Formats: sequence, structure tokens, C-alpha cells
Amino acid sequence: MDKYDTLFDDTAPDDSVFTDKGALDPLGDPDEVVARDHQERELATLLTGIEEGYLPTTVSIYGPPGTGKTLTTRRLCAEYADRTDRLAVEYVNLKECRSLFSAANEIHFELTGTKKKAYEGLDGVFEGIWEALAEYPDWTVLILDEIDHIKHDSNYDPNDFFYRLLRGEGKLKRNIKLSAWLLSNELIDVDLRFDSRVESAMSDEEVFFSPYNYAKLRAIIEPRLERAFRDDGISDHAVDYGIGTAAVRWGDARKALTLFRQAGETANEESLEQVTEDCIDRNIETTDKASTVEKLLDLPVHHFFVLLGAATWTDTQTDEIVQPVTTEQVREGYSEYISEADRIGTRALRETITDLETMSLVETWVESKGSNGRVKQVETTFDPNWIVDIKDRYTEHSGAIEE
Ligand SMILES: Nc1ncnc2c1ncn2[C@@H]1O[C@H](COP(=O)(O)OP(=O)(O)OP(=O)(O)O)[C@@H](O)[C@H]1O
Repeated sequence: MDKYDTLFDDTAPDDSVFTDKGALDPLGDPDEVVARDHQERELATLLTGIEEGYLPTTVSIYGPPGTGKTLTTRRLCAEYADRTDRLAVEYVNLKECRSLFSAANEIHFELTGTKKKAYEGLDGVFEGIWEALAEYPDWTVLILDEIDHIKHDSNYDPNDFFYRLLRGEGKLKRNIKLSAWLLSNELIDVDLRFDSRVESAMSDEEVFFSPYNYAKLRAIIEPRLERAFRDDGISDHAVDYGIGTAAVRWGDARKALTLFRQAGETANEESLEQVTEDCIDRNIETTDKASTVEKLLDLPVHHFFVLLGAATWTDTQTDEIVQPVTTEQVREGYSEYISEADRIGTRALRETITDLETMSLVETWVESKGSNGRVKQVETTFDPNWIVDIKDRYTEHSGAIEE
């Protein structure tokens, strides 16, 4: 027996509580969309509009993470496209796009399999998009996932992107019937503050995905638990408790699946016969932390360092992080990380704090300080050590500038 035999022997699951752990993979494609009847009906009504010759220019599909927006929208569109020759559906995820040019190019790539060169600019990319769509069926739904990752960049602002997408000359000239379905956590026009020409080109259609309550989460999770765990691999109490906790804390199916997978791993590590409530309890914070860290790593550079600025004030005696802090302290903390030439001004910093509050990463409130007037207090909604711990990872991941 060589060292690898021993290694594989040691790590092979032994009396595992799982029979098919993959059933808890949130990226896996479930057989059925459940508990979204209302949204499925709304989306189907929009799609069947082509039978009367109408699809809205835009549909805003929004709601918190893990509420089934991507799954439901893609599934509905694919099912309908299978039933008619008149509709094509394309899906593009914009999460990794660092500029508006690259976002448009990603759409171009999805339609043609090729990318445009930078010198062709946004106009060149959109011309390529319209040329490609001219060969498509009568109607096209373009699903743009994580559209909230689109931000102002040094060459274009989101209005330039949307105006071309909705009212591009090449589109009007070729009479292309394109409906852009915009998936995001916040309502996109509120988030990006569109100008009036973009506002007027957008339709009012909105479909909201609310956080899952206990009953809905149970309908989604229970069939997956049955596949994932062996008979008696998880106690009924743990199932109730895990789903209840996930519904109250997050309403997010992705986090609920992750919580049960990690709880199962804890049971295995401790050679337990069953996943218990205690296994669930011990993984709640891990699940919270994993999803917060993912969110933090995706923040734009100044948002990240402003937030870090709010998380790095320490007590000189105990070395523990102190919160809440004032806006002025946030600014000082932020200045530690970003060189003077690259820093944003006070007004932009205040707006960044407001953005962070909208993303539920900080809470703020105003306190009266007697003769010193009223002072805004800022506190992270998560353990501040989490952002301190990932500073280097963030810098590597984003190529951010540091002093
Ligand atoms: N209604 C549902 N029926 C079955 N599975 C679901 C449902 N909702 C969510 N899930 C599971 O949760 C996973 C995450 O859902 P989905 O990606 O659609 O969420 P989302 O709202 O688009 O999230 P985000 O805003 O983070 O992109 C799905 O891949 C699926 O495994």
C-alpha cells in the first residue's frame, strides 16, 4: 500500500450520510421549477404576447439572490421557444464584464461566436449585434443576467449602452424585434439612474421574485434532500429547523442548499449517523460568511475600500475592531488604502456609503452629539473581520490599486 492508497482510504466517505451530494449543488439544473406559479404565469403571459404581435422592449425581473429568477426565466423561455419557430432566446451573464464595451461584446459573442476589437467601439459591437439578429426568427428575447454589474466606466456610461440596445439605429433600420429581459437584485432603473431618453425607451413590465417563505422553500428543498441523503441520514427536526432558519434569515434557495450540504459534511466529519439540528446551527455562520465574502469580492474598487475603511478601526488596548464609526473615520480608514491621486471625494464617498447600505452591507443612523451636532454612524452588517481577512484576495482578484 503506497501513500496514495492510504490517502484515498483515509478520505473515502465511510458511512456517509449522503447518497447523492450533487443533489444539493445550487448550480445543478433541477427537474422542475416549483413554488413560482405566479411568476411563471406572468412570464408566460408576456411570451405568448408574440401571438398578438407584441413583446415589451424591456422586462425587469428583480428580487434578492437565490429566489429563482435565473432558473424560472430561462426555463420558461426555453419551454416556449421549443413550442414555436417565431421566437429565439439568448442568455448572457454580465457578471464578469468589467466595462460596457465588454458587456456588449459578450452579447455579440453569444450571437456570433466572435468578439469585436476595441477600436470598433460600442457602435461597432452593436452594429455586429444587429447584423446577427437580422438573421434570427421574428422575435428574440435576450436575457441579460446580473445586469446590475453594469457600471459607469472611463469610456461610456450605462445610458450609452442602453440607448443603443433599445433604440440603436441599426436595430430600427432592420426592424429587429428584440425584448431585453433584465435580471437583477434591485430594480435596474432605480439602481443605474437612467436619463429620460433611456427611461422612455424602456417598458414598464416588471416581475418581482420575493424571498421564499417556509412553505415555498420546503417545496424546493425537500425533494433535493430526499435525493441527497440516505434514509435516516437527516433527522426530521433538522430538516424543519434548517428550512425554517433559511426562510427567516435569507429566503434564498441557494443558501438553503449550501447549508444542508455543509451540515451533512459536519455530520460525516464527526462520524454521526444523522445530520442534527446542531450540525445545522454550526454551519449557519459559515453559509452567511461564504455568501457575504462572494459579494465583497465582487464590489467595485472604491466600494470595497470604503467598506474596509469602516471595518478597520481598532481599540488600542484590545486590538479588537470597533464599530460603529463616523463618516469621517470611514474616510480616514479608506485613505489608508488608496493613494491621494486615486481617492474619491467626500460627496462620492457619502454616495458610496449609501450604495453599501442599499446592498445591505452597512447600516447607518444619525446620532446627536450635543454641541458637536449630528453625526452619521456606520456599522457593517457582518463581522468586520471577514472583509479584513479577504483584503489581499480582493486586491489580487480585482487588480485594485493600493498605496
Ligand atoms: N423555484 C425553484 N424551484 C427549484 N429550484 C429552485 C427554485 N428557486 C431556486 N432554486 C434553486 O436555487 C438555485 C439558485 O436559483 P437562481 O440562480 O435562479 O436564483 P437567482 O434569483 O437568479 O439568484 P441571483 O440573484 O443570485 O442570480 C437554482 O439553480 C436552483 O437550484
